[in-house]
Amino acid sequence: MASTSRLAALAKQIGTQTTKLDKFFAESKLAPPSFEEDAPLMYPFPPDVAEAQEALSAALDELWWLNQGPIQTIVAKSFATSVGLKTILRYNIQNLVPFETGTTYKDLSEKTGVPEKKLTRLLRHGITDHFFRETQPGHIKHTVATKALAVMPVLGTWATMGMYDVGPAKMRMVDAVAKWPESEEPNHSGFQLANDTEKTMFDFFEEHPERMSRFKDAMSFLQTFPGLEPSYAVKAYDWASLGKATVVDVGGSHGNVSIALAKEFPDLKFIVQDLPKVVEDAKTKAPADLSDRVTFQAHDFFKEQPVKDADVYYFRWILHDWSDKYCVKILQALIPALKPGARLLFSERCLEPPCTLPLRAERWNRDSDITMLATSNSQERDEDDWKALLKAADSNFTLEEVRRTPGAKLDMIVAKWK
Ligand SMILES: C[S@@+](CC[C@H](N)C(=O)[O-])C[C@H]1O[C@@H](n2cnc3c(N)ncnc32)[C@H](O)[C@@H]1O
Repeated sequence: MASTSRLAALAKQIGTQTTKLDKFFAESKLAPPSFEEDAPLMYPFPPDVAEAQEALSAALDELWWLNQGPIQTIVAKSFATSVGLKTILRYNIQNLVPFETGTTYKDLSEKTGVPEKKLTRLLRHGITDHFFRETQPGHIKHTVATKALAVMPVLGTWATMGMYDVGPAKMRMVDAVAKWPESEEPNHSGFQLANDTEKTMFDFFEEHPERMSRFKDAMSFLQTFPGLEPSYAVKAYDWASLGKATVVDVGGSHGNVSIALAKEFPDLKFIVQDLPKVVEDAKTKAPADLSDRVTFQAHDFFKEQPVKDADVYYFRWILHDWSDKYCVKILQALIPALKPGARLLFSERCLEPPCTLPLRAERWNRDSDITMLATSNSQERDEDDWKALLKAADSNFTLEEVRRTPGAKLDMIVAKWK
């Protein structure tokens, strides 16, 4: 038997990593994390401190589990709901509680119309997660978390999408797998069961503009997550090596990534394609000074590619929205346009092989994959999946390399048309 238990080893690891973080707080003169209302919302960690923070989180995860043991962990996970957060967002309570002074349950009950006793019970559940704090019986004040919801409305949008769109779809996902085990159709997922619809999530959102708008805002917020900013696409590939070249950004939405790339690489021209409605809006928002090198075109990527002989066809975050059956159609629609040596670049996850990542990092991968399965019956892919997909579309597609950029949450999968 080991002389030191795993608990003790983890506690030591926690001590070591905490010391590194503390040193950063002291040297940068930033207040260390706390629940106080005026605590910093984020820290500009340099890469080595970000690594220490991640190692600390991994050790805490494992210690939390081991310390509780299997039975309490299963019980805790099965009860893991965000009742408090849902209550706050449903009634906009983050904006009803004044900063610093706080307010009473009674006042909030009058403002929301929720009976005081029930509201108190709902909010007290949230307080166990540090969503508000009760400073004296009946009186609550902000914590840094509820203040974050008030000052960053998009954070609430993100959380609301999670609770009303993604969460319920995940809850019904296993039922969807049982109902449609072999299906590759995008309308055979947990989302349809949770919303009692036969429409795909996007078609359903078209009929519910408030949910579409919430989804779009949440997706824009996602683009600001560390490692997902368009600047990572700039670092993810040797774009300068293309020389004077044309890049077709298929499903490029408002062209944020093409615009970032065009600013960095003056020899590159971009044609951003998306559905007509998106393109119409994108054209009105595009920067005028790049209008000769970033243009927009309405195109359905299931139809034949209209831009012939481009050097690169770039897809960012497109193929993970679709099952293999539909990805094959998207890739085959390119073939009539491809010149020999044309490159296909995919900014997507290339999942690491199983048993190679720490479980915490693996969880991010698995969460992304399961979200895709739950909402669109689609998936994230590993290298073998990417190879198989390209081969299924045409044996002239070959996977050249997978580039991983430190800190990036998307990889660059590089393929070539022979
Ligand atoms: C997840 S978003 C990715 C957007 C962009 N590439 C990015 O990384 O920010 C998927 C995009 O595909 C577009 N899209 C969906 N179906 C499409 C189709 N059939 N043809 C062209 N674009 C489509 C959507 O409008 C949306 O802009």
